[in-house]
Amino acid sequence: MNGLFITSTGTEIGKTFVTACLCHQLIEAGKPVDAIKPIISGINGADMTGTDTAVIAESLRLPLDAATIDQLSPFRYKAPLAPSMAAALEGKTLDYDALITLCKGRLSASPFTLIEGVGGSFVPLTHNRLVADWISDINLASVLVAGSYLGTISHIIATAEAMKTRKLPITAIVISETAGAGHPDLLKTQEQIENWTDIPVVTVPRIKGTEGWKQAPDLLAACLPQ
Ligand SMILES: Nc1ncnc2c1ncn2[C@@H]1O[C@H](COP(=O)(O)OP(=O)(O)OP(=O)(O)O)[C@@H](O)[C@H]1O
Ligand SMILES: C[C@H](N)[C@H](N)CCCCCC(=O)O
Ligand SMILES: [Mg+2]
Repeated sequence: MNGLFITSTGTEIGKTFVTACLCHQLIEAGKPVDAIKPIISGINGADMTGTDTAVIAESLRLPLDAATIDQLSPFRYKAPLAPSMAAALEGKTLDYDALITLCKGRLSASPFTLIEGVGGSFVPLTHNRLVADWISDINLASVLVAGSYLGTISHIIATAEAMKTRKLPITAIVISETAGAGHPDLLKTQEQIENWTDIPVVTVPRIKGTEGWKQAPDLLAACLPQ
């Protein structure tokens, strides 16, 4: 396995957080890692501060300059929508073949590459391609990131079953604690998922601060099975 696809049950769930955790932990362990977030929507103007691209660049210890931005996130759209919709608002269609060529090139150029998706596993990229097609066409195993909010159990099982139907392997499910009080217990949610799937499950508590991804528990053992 020379890489992993970081997908999720929805948007604003923790994919970038987990991608940054994995980059940080691999670098700290002295292992090579590259990472990209090829498609990003909700980008207004040239200032990429605070975006997924910025977080991933920082976790890779790269400067957030024009070259890094183009390398990490070449497909950028203004509207904070599914890529199919955001591109259409700009009179464009995402070039799916170029996306696949880019990902295969990055995977063959590095010993280990993380690719963050966009939204959840079944978000439309074009009128006839979903994130799930993208994962299949680059032949990567996935890490499935989920939240701990009320409702997540059904979202996780539904996504895992739909990915299984498409023969998309998942190495681990990472439940990243959702912000806010009143959510179900993280570890009890983990137990439910372990009961209903045969996929390893790890949890990440909500970590305060702007660089919480540096303090997360070890994810390498679960996400990168030897
Ligand atoms: N365990 C956690 N501890 C602290 N903050 C977290 C944790 N998980 C996620 N976050 C924060 O929650 C917010 C949403 O997470 P993130 O940006 O990783 O979601 P995403 O799935 O990548 O969203 P998108 O679909 O937009 O790419 C971010 O501010 C992120 O730093
Ligand atoms: C703007 C957001 N953070 C993501 N970049 C795009 C999420 C698209 C989700 C579409 C959907 O599932 O309805
Ligand atoms: Mg993200």
